[in-house]
Amino acid sequence: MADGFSSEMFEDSSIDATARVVDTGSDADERTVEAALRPRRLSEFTGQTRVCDQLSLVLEAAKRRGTPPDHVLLSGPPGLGKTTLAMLIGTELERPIRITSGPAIQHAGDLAAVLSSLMEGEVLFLDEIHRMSRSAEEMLYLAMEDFRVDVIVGKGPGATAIPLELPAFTVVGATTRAGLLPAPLRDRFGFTGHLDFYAPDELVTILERSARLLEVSADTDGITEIARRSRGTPRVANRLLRRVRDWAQVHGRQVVDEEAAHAALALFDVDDRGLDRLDRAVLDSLCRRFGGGPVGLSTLAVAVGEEADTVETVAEPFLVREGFITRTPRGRAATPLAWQHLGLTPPQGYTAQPSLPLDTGEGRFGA
Ligand SMILES: Nc1ncnc2c1ncn2[C@@H]1O[C@H](COP(=O)(O)OP(=O)(O)OP(=O)(O)O)[C@@H](O)[C@H]1O
Repeated sequence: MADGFSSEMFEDSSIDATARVVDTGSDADERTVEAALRPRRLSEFTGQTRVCDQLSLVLEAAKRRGTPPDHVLLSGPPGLGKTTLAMLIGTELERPIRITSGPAIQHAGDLAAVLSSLMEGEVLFLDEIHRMSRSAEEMLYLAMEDFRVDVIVGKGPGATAIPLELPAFTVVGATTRAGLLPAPLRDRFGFTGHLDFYAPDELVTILERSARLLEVSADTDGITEIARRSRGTPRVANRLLRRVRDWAQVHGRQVVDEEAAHAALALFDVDDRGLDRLDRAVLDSLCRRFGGGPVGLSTLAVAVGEEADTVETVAEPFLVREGFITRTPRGRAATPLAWQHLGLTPPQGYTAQPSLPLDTGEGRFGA
């Protein structure tokens, strides 16, 4: 098998037909499969051409100077390759990478422990960086700027700050919510790359590679159908490929073809436009319960029984991008396409509302 992977590495967890086929995949088996499917070099990374070209330049220039590159912030919806790119930064720089996440760093002391053990030139990957505590954020942006932290010893009036020099390092932050980062932290990133949804032909390339690694035989029509219905997201594409493979296996088919894709995706509630159960629940609530909106995010989230954050970061970006909903100053609103997709007729005189931009944090270059 390619890259020396064993077949056990690719075995999925059992399938729960009610589970969201596109959710962010938190169980251990899913993570193992995801890790195995990650590209190993920047040149193997499909799509996001502009971000990859810019990043390559930043990394190459730093290598030639013999200094760590500027700090990098990667933003975008879940499953588009932020973690993968972060790993590739370490590989391309040939430097070790330390991995932690915002939720794991709740106190400045947690961060001080990580920072003080970094080696010269090491890459520190901070996933979900927007979820760090305020005190840790403040420590981080000072460390990013001056490669120094002030360790506070003692409490109250007797407390003293002991400065601790750090070796030069590079922070790679990943976030689905760039807009939540405080400006002083955001500005410490010398390079910001926003990842966008993938085109179907890019997903075809990704799926062909995944099928090879998983030793799944799949024909062009089968792969194309999965790519078309993967919400522009490699994680979803890889996951749907595994579900279609399961269907083909159980039904005694040798090949993942278009028929297998249709049958499996119908079973897992992925519709013709790639919308899944949550996507359709959002549209359904907006149209049937709220007359097309606008309705506030938290009200909408309660109506579909999900966390507001999940609706905002997982469902909404794709629905906005595909023209099903708009974000207005008064909340989320359905477009005529949403009504049409659900087979409903909008109320008389119903018009689409112009959308506010999504929270991409795009186009920012730190000072
Ligand atoms: N451009 C790509 N080419 C090939 N595979 C990709 C690409 N982007 C993502 N993938 C695959 O999709 C899966 C999810 O990617 P990754 O974990 O990097 O996403 P993410 O943006 O970090 O998601 P999250 O925000 O949930 O952490 C991985 O298995 C990865 O290998």
